[in-house]
Amino acid sequence: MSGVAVSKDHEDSPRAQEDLVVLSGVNKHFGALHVLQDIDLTIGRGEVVVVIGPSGSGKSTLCRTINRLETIDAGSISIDGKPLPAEGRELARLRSDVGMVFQSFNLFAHKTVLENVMLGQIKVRGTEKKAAEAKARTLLERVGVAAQAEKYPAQLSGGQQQRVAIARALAMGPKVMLFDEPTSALDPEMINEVLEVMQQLAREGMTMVVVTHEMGFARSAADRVVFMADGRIVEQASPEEFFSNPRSDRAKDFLSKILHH
Ligand SMILES: Nc1ncnc2c1ncn2[C@@H]1O[C@H](COP(=O)(O)OP(=O)(O)OP(=O)(O)O)[C@@H](O)[C@H]1O
Repeated sequence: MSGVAVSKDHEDSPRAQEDLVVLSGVNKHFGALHVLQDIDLTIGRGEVVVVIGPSGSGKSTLCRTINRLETIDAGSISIDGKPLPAEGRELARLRSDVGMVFQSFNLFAHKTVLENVMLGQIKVRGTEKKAAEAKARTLLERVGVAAQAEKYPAQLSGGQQQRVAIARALAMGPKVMLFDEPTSALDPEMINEVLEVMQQLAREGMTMVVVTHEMGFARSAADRVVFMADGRIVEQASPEEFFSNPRSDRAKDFLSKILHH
């Protein structure tokens, strides 16, 4: 495959031992727009993959295909060895293996923070209320918003709401967490508090796919950077290698633009 550089470092990484998420020959169109083109991507258990690239390159769509919020036209996706079906009950079950955190927090406005984090567990996993509450409180503690448990989302800052959204996604016990520009709707002073929670998850060995414009996070937390342009994975490498020695003209151009901003 021309134009694709796979880092050796990554293959040697002790964190990426076993394939957890495998996309093979994934293609997706929106009408005439070929938004994902022949995507082959394997994410190891415990690996943190940061996806970057110009606006409109297909990063969000890639993220959304991994839990089939978007259908695909061709190719296959499997999680932990199980192929992701296009629809049906099995899909709903497998989806709970994938925690998703979006740009906007999407919390239920009329439920408390605690209820927001409990809900999915009770509905999807059938967890008992008491156990769900205990787990939710532990998770809220972990993301640093335990003191806000009885409040409503609107009473929290954006950074706190996003941390609740992370706790809610974690409550399902996902095997992989997807983050789609989780800090881009936040005021600058709140970005770090969310990135820190993500850093902590990364250190704890959570498998993560993160679409972000936060290059500091990519440098410090990623095991691998995947660079996309025009619906393709143009190159992928360790952050050290990618940021110091991007191979493609597209990546060089992208980096010179964002780093001079
Ligand atoms: N539901 C949709 N229907 C039609 N076109 C879409 C839809 N969702 C995304 N697109 C288009 O697909 C392309 C890829 O979008 P996507 O959001 O995946 O890119 P992105 O790399 O995440 O961009 P950004 O960094 O701006 O969020 C864009 O041209 C976008 O306009």
